[in-house]
Amino acid sequence: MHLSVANWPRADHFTRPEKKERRRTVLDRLAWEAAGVVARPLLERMSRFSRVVNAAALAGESLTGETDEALRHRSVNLRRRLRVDGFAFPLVAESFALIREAAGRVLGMRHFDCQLVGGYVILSGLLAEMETGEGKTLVATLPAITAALAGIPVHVITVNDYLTQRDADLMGALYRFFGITVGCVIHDKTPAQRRAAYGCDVTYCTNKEVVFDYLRDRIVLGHAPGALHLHAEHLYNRYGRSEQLLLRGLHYAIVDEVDSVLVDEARTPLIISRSDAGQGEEAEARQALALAGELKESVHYRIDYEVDQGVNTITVTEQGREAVGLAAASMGTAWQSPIRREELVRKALTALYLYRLDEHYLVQDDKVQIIDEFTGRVMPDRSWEGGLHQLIEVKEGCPVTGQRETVARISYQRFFRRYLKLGGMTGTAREIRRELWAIYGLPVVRIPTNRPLQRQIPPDEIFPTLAEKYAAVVQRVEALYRQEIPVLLGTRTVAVSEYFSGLLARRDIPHQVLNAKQDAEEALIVSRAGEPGRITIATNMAGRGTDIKLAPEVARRGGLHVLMTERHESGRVDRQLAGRCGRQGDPGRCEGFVSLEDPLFKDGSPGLAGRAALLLEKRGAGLWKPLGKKAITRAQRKLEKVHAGARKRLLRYDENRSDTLSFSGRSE
Ligand SMILES: Nc1ncnc2c1ncn2[C@@H]1O[C@H](COP(=O)(O)OP(=O)(O)OP(=O)(O)O)[C@@H](O)[C@H]1O
Repeated sequence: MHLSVANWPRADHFTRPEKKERRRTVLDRLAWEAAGVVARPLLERMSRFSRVVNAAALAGESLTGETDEALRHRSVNLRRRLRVDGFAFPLVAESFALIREAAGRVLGMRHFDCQLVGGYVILSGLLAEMETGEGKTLVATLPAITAALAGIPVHVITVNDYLTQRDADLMGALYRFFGITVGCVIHDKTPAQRRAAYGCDVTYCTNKEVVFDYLRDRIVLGHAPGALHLHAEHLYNRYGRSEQLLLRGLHYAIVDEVDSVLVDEARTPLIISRSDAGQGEEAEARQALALAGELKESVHYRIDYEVDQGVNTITVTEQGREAVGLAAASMGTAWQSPIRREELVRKALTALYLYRLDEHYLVQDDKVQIIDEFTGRVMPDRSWEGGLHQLIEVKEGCPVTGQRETVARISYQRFFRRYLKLGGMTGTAREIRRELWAIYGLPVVRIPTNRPLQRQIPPDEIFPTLAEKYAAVVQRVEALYRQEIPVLLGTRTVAVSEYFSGLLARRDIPHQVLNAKQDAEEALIVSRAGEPGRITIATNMAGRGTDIKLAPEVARRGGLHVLMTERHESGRVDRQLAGRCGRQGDPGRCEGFVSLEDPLFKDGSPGLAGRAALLLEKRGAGLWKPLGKKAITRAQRKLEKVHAGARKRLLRYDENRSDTLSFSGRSE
């Protein structure tokens, strides 16, 4: 059945509408991808959407002289017509004109023409690629308000709590102008607050929270999620399961930073687990770590870069197996099975050498807290599976928590495909267009900028060693500080951000640090980062979405300078960081610093790093300039391919697993 606004399902806790999943065969997938070759360019044509500009301008002509009350009255009338006629073009143009007029009055910002086009793309169920800083927060209000007026519940989804709360606060007044209720779901909300927020017309939430809430609902529902069953329960028992459910179905999602949510983060499934107490694993973990600490790399174990999976893995060698076997003879029963003891030692080696403090996790209040590699933020209450978390707790001398057993899991791919309507936006989608089409059926429309871009990006500076690179970065910060130009110094890990902080402190350069350990003052730090001479060191936390407002005199000095101290695994992430400067046509500059000892070259292209080092040695750094960009692009492409493969495998696994579970009578 084609889903139009007129036959849109009711939003309630009994039926919780969502798109039914259809299992795709290999042939289906191939046919879909082939269709995309022809269909995508047609669907992505700008002219289909740019007509909204003139239509909205025409519809808006008479609005400027009207009172607020008259505008509201118009919206009530529009509400009725949208519910009958759906998103017919004249109604959409009228709605956008109204929203633009109200935004000018309430927020002091009228949507630019290009923002109207972006809004129409998203409302049409496509992705809008708009340059960083083009005002996507404001763009989202166009489809969100139009859909909410039509009676469709909307989830505006973004990547972290800070942006979610910020966007809900900034845009709240505009929604309220039209009598639209707005909720916000972030980590510290209680179940009752979440249920209330999802009950609003528009809900701002993070990708993780909404997926976990969905899984929590699945757990509450257990084996009998039917609407009739829930209605009966509700009639006989006022506190039945429907009263505990959080979501009212998956209706319309507007996903911000869509490449991060739908693609990058889709490499890891979301899992809810419960403590599986009473397994004397602590003693086992201690023994495994002690034993692993005695083993020697290259003799007893190897660390290999697993090209297929894009991760480092540990392999215990024959000699390693013998050594472990000998030591195990005098240990408990768990150590007597050769397979089990090898697995224990392999995990212990992984905990010791592949998971690093202040890069993958930090220790806070005697607890191991995982750092989200995409957002640079701590993920409270999350843990690694299969005993790894307990091993790291022992390694760091923290109290050991119980192992956990999976209760519910889902991948982002399968979750987002369940929305009845999906749209989104980002500054960086072009490289992953094919994947977005293949997995989600979403075409990407590139929207031109409002004003010409003034961001300067000179070629990277290249250094043979990390030490030389760090010295050059500090020198550059000092020079910019003397000229009173604000600097955003981007680092990949907490450890490196702290290292730079130490180097700057030694030179008496005042600075502020924004990382997973120091996130309490995030809004304050960001609000000051555009002041003259302000130096801000930040991890990925400030890599996406962060909007640094420039002091007036800063624009005259060339705007904010971003210093990228390391290239990321994906060129998109680099572009996002560069996009913190030169926003809305402002001046700005992003300078990259690369060393041949950077992890990108180790993981992405070790051979390349070796060859480049040789060239540098022989001919000097001059030769790097023409070759360097190519080398980085190649290494990043290689890693992107590896990650795309990992996502594909996860999706297949998830789909197959779901088939098996449905057979055994469970839905997830
Ligand atoms: N129509 C407008 N009029 C005036 N200012 C605007 C308008 N739209 C956006 N802005 C301003 O532009 C800046 C950037 O907006 P925003 O942070 O929403 O951009 P973005 O596209 O989401 O950026 P990113 O890609 O980094 O997430 C903000 O300071 C915002 O106030």
